[in-house]
Amino acid sequence: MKFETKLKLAAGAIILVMSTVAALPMFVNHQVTSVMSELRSASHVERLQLSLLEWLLNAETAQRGFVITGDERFLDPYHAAVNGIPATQAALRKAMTSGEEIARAVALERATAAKMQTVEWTITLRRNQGFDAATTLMGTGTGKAQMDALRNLIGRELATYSQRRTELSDRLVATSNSAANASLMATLTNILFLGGVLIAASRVLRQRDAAEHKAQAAAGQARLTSERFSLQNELLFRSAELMHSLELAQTVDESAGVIASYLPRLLPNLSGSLYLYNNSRDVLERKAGWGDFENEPQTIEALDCWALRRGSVHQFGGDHALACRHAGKADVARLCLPLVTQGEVIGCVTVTGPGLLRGADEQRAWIGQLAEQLGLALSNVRLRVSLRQQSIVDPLTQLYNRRYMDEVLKRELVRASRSGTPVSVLVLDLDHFKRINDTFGHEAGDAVLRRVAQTLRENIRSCDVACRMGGEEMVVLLPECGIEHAVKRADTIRLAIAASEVLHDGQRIGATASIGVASYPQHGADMQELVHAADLALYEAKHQGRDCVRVAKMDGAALLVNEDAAGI
Ligand SMILES: Nc1nc2c(ncn2[C@@H]2O[C@H](COP(=O)(O)OP(=O)(O)OP(=O)(O)O)[C@@H](O)[C@H]2O)c(=O)[nH]1
Repeated sequence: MKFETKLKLAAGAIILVMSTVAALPMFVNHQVTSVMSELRSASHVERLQLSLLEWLLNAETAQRGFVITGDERFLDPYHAAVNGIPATQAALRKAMTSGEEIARAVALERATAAKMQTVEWTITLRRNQGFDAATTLMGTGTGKAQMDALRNLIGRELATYSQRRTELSDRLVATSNSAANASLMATLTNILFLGGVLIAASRVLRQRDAAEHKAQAAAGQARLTSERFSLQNELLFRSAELMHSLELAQTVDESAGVIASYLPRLLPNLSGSLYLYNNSRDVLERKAGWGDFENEPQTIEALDCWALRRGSVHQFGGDHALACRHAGKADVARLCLPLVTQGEVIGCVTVTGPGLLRGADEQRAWIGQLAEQLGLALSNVRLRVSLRQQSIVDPLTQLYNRRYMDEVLKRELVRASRSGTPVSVLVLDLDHFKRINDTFGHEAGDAVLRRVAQTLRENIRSCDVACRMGGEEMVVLLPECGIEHAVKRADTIRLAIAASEVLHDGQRIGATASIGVASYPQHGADMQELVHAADLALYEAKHQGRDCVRVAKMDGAALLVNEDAAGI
């Protein structure tokens, strides 16, 4: 049933009950009115009877005065009584209701008529026959007896009506009290009823208010939940995006940059830093930071961080009072999360901000998950970097291998053709290396190869790439380097190799190298042509006595340059 229909039914019931209760005093009041009417009627009869008695007494007094004096003026009250008695009797008859009352009234009328007859006779005798005749009649006592009888009759009537009036008065008092009580009861009942109705109505309204409040609270909760869900979705989407970007990262540094660009959105209103282990230095270096991270140290030692010591999340702030030694601002709430993968700690994320204290269990859990994912992703990056490193680095000399050289040379030639800058290639081969192996053993030969590789690394720029092509042949790529500088570089390398020695089994082993040089664009338009030109130059160097540098010729033949390299 609808709420409005219920309200209408309740209002109808209320009106019915209140009308009924209000009618009760009206009914009792009606009884009071009827008793009062009866009382008025009894008083009226009493007054009429007293009036009748008065008329009779006046008539007798007038008769006595006239008899004594013979003066007609004494008869005025008699005449008034003769006129007044019929009207009084008529009123009395009218006031009688029961048959018994009417019978008594008739008896009274007869007695009155007899008395008035006697009075009339006495007056007539006095008038016609004089005082004595009248007094003789009076002396018979008839008139007195009649008057006494009338007095008794009227007296009884008066007593009857007086008693009746008393009874009616008592009834009136009782009925009035009942009426007052009924009114009071009705009023109280209605007040109570109305009070009850008001309480019920206010309860209904309160319930309705409470229901509305509940509905509003539920709507608010639903809105908050939906906002939270959309925020969570957004965060999940962003973190998935971050993980995907990390899959594409080629180096750990690149992945750190990716993380730094995503974390401000994934951890809004918080600051933080990403630290990764630098195995060679045995410290953690800050690779990325976001928010207010300027006061955070550039490096931290594992022993300074409780999270790294324990291998689990460490919290500072609020109830957690143990601060890490590396903590910048000691008063800021902080989370340190180790980046662990396969039991190995590879780094650490520190997150700071007052938001971490305010009932942020959910947020802390989210940061924990994120750190776990970051640890995994970074570990994958490291693995990829390591695999790639293995696939492009020669394990003996730690120089890049032929595959990598092909890759880089192709790339550099494309860049050079776009920018119009030169690229040079040095092809280097150790002289009589077989002899070293044969004389000192294969291990000694390996040591010489490692030493030469080290010499190469020490004598090239950071943008140059030294590779081992196989055996004792090596190539150095010199991007943005023309032929003149390439020759000079080649000669520097040649001299450095000739000057270095390897100490093996107490023996000093030296080596020399022959180097062929070719440059893009003059000695070749692509990789094959360029390397081939440098190979030819190397062949020329070997052919012309070794431990020298030769430059490729335009026509493909080699040119001696180690003695007059500056003249090229
Ligand atoms: N120890 C060692 N020797 C190697 C390695 N790779 C190739 N060799 C040796 O290097 C020698 C190359 O000899 P050759 O090609 O005859 O050339 P060479 O003796 O250097 O003479 P020229 O090049 O003409 O000066 C061979 O004996 C190979 O066995 C290596 O990884 N380690």
